[in-house]
Amino acid sequence: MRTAYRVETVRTAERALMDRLPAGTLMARAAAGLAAACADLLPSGRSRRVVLLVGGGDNGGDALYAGARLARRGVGVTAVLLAPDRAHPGGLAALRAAGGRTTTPDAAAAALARADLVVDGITGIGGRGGLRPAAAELARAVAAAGAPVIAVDLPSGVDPDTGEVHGDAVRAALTVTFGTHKPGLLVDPAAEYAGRVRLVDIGLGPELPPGPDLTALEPADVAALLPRPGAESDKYRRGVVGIAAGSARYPGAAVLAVGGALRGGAGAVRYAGPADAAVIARYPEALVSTGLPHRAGRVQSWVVGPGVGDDREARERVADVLDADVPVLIDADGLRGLDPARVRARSAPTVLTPHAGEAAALLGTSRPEVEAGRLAAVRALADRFGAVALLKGSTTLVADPAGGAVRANPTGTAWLATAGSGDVLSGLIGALLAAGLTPLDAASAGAYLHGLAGTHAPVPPMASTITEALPAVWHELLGEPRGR
Ligand SMILES: NC(=O)C1=CN([C@@H]2O[C@H](COP(=O)(O)OP(=O)(O)OC[C@H]3O[C@@H](n4cnc5c(N)ncnc54)[C@H](O)[C@@H]3O)[C@@H](O)[C@H]2O)[C@@H](O)CC1
Ligand SMILES: [K+]
Repeated sequence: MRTAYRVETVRTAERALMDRLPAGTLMARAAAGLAAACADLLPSGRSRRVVLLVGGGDNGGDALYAGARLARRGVGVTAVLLAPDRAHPGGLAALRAAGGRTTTPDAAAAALARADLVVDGITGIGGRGGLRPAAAELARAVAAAGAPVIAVDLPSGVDPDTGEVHGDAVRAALTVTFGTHKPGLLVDPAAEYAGRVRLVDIGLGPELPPGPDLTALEPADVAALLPRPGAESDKYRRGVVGIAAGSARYPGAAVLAVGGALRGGAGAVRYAGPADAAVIARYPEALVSTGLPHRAGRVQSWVVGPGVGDDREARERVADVLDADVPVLIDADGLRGLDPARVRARSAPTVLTPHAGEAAALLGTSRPEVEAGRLAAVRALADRFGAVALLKGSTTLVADPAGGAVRANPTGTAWLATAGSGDVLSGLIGALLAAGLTPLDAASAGAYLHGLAGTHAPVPPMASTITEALPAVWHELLGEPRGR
């Protein structure tokens, strides 16, 4: 599991560690890791030029010490000093002693035009708010120059704690971060600016508290969560999912959600609703009925909402499912006008899976506001509804109403934004809920599988090819040969 901590926690841990170590040790460790990453990215052979962008804090200090290491190996290093009088004195002396040069921002464009690599040390965890004008101008000059950028700790201009980006920020190919991930590195829009992220161990681990602010599942975590049928399993033990999706007008949503549930490993899928004929034609495995969901027979979870429409009949179906004493996932049309008090009053857990537009409607805010502040939005949803909230989008986030770390989904591709893709996800999570995973685990493992299937499906993927890609994803994660 990748873990990320907020700035406040990182600072406390760093202070505790620094108290036990000789002065400068942490920065030396950080600079060594940073210089190694730079060396990996630099072309070999010919004369190589690196430009350091150096702010007035320790982030700039890291860049200067790393630059000194590179200069000692024969790399041409030029440091652009944003605040020459505040540049880290030790780092500056080290760079100069190693033969590195310094210059001012007005000469930055010329230096950047010849750079093979740019090291962004303008701001790290000390950066707050949008970049100030001189720094913002430098960020624009870097973008115009086009050389690859390594960000020190964080891309300058992104908010370390929230992943928000206000105005200009540096866009990096790689971010070398120290001690622990910061939430902003795993949450869009900031995550997109960070590029690949490399974590350098500076010995901070033992000082960090057990509860991170954000986590991201890794393949082994997902494999450990996925239900595997045992010798004693029957369809009820593996989990029966109820699907109340689709309508005469939108039968496809029913078919896609049922497919997601079947490929989510459900023991059986019961479909309740008017799209019964379309469902059975595509999936003879499904048990179909046309009455209200509670008449469909025993299930261990319900999925309600995709393609149900918003007429009286649809509202009846949603209300009927909300009465069920099993975990319920609510998506799409089911989220329309959803009453927080009704969800809070449920006897079993609820999972909500809105995209940014639906989340905005549920929170009474705007879609751009949700997209700019995804972490705050997903926490607010979980809080308001007393439900696990999964906010779909460029970074899918899952928050638990009990608090704790928000999970950021590391898999997926922009191609997943295709009609019906969310219906597949809802069925998939429904199956994991029926198998007995906690709502947080079901939602985050489901998002992981769905994202991976989206990258496995032939380009351009369609919702049904995402479903078809799921078996290969299960095999990959479980590491078991097909058919075992
Ligand atoms: N504290 C430690 O133990 C360690 C810190 N390290 C480095 O130190 C960094 C934190 O250093 P600092 O606390 O000095 O903070 P930073 O260097 O991240 O930021 C402070 C500097 O940025 C400027 N600044 C802040 N907001 C700005 C804005 N919006 N626009 C333009 N400039 C802005 C400030 O005026 C100041 O000069 C970490 O990110 C990491 O790179 C590493 O050396 C590892 C060890
Ligand atoms: K930086």
